[in-house]
Amino acid sequence: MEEKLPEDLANLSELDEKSLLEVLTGRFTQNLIYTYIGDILVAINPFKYLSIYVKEVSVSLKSLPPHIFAVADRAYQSMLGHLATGPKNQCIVISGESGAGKTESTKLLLRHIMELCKANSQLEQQILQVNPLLEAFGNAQTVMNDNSSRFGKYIQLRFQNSSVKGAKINEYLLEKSRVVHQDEGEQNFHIFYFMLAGISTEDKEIYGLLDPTRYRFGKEDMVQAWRLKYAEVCNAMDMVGFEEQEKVDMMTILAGILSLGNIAFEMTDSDALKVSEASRGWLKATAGQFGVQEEDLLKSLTCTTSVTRGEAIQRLHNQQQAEDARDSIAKVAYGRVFGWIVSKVNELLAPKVDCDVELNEIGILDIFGFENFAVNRFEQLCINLANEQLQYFFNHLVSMENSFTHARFVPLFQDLFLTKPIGILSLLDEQSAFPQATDRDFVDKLNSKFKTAPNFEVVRNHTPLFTIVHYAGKVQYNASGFLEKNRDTIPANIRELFINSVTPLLSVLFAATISRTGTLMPRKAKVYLRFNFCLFFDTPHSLAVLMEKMFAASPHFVRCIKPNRSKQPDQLDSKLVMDQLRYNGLMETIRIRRDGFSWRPKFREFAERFVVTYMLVFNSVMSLSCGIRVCLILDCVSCCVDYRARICRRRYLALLAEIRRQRQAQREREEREEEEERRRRLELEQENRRKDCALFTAPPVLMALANKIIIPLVILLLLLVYLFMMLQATDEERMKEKQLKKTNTIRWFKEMQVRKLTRDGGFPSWFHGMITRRRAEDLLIDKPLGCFLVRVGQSREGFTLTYRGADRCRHYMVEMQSNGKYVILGEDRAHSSLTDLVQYHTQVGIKPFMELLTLPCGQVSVLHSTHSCRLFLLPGGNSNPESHKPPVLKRISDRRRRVEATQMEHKDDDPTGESRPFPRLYPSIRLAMREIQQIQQVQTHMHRRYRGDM
Ligand SMILES: Nc1ncnc2c1ncn2[C@@H]1O[C@H](COP(=O)(O)OP(=O)(O)OP(=O)(O)O)[C@@H](O)[C@H]1O
Repeated sequence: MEEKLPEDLANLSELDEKSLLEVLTGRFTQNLIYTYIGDILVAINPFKYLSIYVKEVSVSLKSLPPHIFAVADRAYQSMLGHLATGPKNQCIVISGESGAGKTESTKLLLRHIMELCKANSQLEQQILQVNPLLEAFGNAQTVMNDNSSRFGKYIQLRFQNSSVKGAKINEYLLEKSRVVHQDEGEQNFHIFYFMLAGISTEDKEIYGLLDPTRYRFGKEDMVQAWRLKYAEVCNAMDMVGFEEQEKVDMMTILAGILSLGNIAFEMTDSDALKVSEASRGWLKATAGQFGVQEEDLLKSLTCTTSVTRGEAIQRLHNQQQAEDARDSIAKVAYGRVFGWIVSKVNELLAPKVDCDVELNEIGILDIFGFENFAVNRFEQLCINLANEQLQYFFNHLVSMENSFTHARFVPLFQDLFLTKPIGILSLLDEQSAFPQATDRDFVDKLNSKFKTAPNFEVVRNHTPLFTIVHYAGKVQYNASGFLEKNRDTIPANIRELFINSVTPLLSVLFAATISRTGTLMPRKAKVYLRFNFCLFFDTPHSLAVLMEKMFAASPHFVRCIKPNRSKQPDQLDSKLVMDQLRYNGLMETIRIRRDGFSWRPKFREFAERFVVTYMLVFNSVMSLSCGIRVCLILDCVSCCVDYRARICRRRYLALLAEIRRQRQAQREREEREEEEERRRRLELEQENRRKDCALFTAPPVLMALANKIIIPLVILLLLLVYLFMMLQATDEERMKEKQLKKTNTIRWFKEMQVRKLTRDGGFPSWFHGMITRRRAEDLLIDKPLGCFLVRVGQSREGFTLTYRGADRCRHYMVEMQSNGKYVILGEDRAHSSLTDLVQYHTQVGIKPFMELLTLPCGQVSVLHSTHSCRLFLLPGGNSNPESHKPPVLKRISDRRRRVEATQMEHKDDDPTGESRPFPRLYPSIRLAMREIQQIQQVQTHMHRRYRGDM
């Protein structure tokens, strides 16, 4: 039999590293990957599938043993005020090194919270779809993790009472440099691979994309899995609400980034710079994909234009500068696409409630883990600083519980990084402001300022190196490129070029400014766009603001631990685990949790919540056992005597929650009694009034007649008349309202749906127009299982899919999203048309019963379509609703208009009549692709001849 190991490390009788490791290892071998330290959850990555996340677990285990769902449950219940405290914002902080399982934990938390607040709305599905979308654009394969998040995120879920009303994502520090450079064993962002693998041959031609192996920015081979991932990303964009045209524009920009990476430069004999012969086609392709003129693009790559005293001065680039310009365009374009996706998601998922409605919040912070590679660059410094700040937050909260430990946690980042004007970040900004300053100068400055600082070590080397002793260990940084990365500026000529692109999204992205958190702000930019280090950490919108938010909320911590470096299941490297426990401050935490208390309310909060409650429910407390009463009284007394000492342990919290529950029950009992009393008094009064009437002195026979027959009769008559009139009025109103809704739905259907649904002037056999629910059920009653029909809703703009189930008919609501996609409510898949939706569910069952559509219930009329269907057809059978126009641009240049006119011509050629959005590419793109392929064919031919194959 398996040994029963403690679930909470704070309960260990022997506390040393050995026993701690023994418990964790023992639990890990029993597949118990979660363990508590008080209310902190330690999660060891199993690197294998475990059946502990199935729906039954999340539903059945209310008070879960250590589990990620238990954290979600606690945060949710606390947010609602169902636990010890009143309703309050919550935040869940997930930390750990790269590959420890933070992103997976975030997904599980989100999933479970959505499960808890199930309101059967599409919003939950949309929120869940945000993750695959962000992962595709913000994650990449690294040596540490095949799906490593290359950005940090803080997801805010907003609730009104128990149901979710919206969500907001804050993204931090996307590692843009990955677009142009990947170290050995690493890859570019997933989306490039997904796109190249998943895009159809026809679309490849449209976007000007070639075989994946042709690109410098994405050098890996494609696999089948990426094709599926691409479909998943497209579906996520549809589900969240992206417009088709926006998707197309975005893909065009990604194609442009890929082509841009292939432009190479060379020096001519006369020492001038030119684009290499082999990559001239790529220059043309890039210009076509970005929707800019080839000459303008070339100019912006090969020289910088600056204006001095009204005079434009051109400075020619050398080869290195031209390559830097190329890479910086790619990085900025990608960074902005990512920022745009996030702001678009935020716009689509913003709560649609009155602004005076107060919303509660659960925030989930998933931020990159501490990193220490062979070469650590600017990005690692940013990441490690963020971790340093998080650790400070954690230490601060933990040390609050034990004043003795407070002094042990030195806020390194505050002293070394943030001090003004001599913190590392200030010095970096100061040096970045000097155009002539070099990375070496920056490191020299650091060496002279911090040579005696305890957390800084000088490195004597010809490369600009320096070492910082972080809470998690020593990290040596290579400062090459620090200044350039910190400047992160776009020269004015490049910005101008892209603002005038024919791709509206590109001009929006380059016209926008970047907020200090890195968020895209769609407004006029200054000449130079800056997003630098100090801005990030210094301003009211920075990570520091995030910290403020977190300090104001009730925190929950999940500490993820990586069991081994080889990402293997069932292997636990004790040293690696111990190191993580140590630098996470977990050893210290266990000690504190054992000795102290885990909940630290403010005195006022405590007094309001419990002391007062205690006084009020003194009577009910008397029914509790003597021991408990003593504990409570001691608590209250100590609370008044020493506020610091009154902080409640969990068992007290449970007890106090029990008292609150009893108090609530008592209040309800009292209210019931009051209500009873009021009713009794009312009855008594009525009785008395009746008696008074009886005392009225009229002739007894007349009185009896009036009392018993005439008056009741008249009252009855009046009542009947009144009722009749009322019924008629409400009936009329209801009829009018119903009719109005019906008319609106018919108009909606005629204007927006007919064209999409009809083929050759007729409707599909399963479509029955606007019939009632009853009629739909009658039609299906004698049909076999799986038979189905689709009807138009009578009171809402949407469809209903009626399905012949095993026991009865089921009605699934089909919603049309604002981007024109069709979704069955609660499903996680969006479809371009109703026909696609039906087709899809002939293969994939509809949740929750996984019902497959097998047989369409045909229309009964001889004319193939029922009366209700014909009602919708436009005269002549030819529906000609106004075609869907591409988004109107604010600043459409003449050039862009010409391009759009050509595209409109294309649309008219489309035999299906569907207005499919087109990328706004120059026709030259085809020429460019041909040119590239020809050059490559020549090269291959020569290569073969050289090898003697021919
Ligand atoms: N609970 C889990 N069950 C099964 N496998 C898991 C679990 N958590 C993590 N993994 C595995 O570990 C891998 C790495 O996890 P994850 O991407 O969540 O790490 P991370 O801490 O977010 O890393 P990074 O900081 O690099 O983004 C996952 O791709 C998955 O294969």
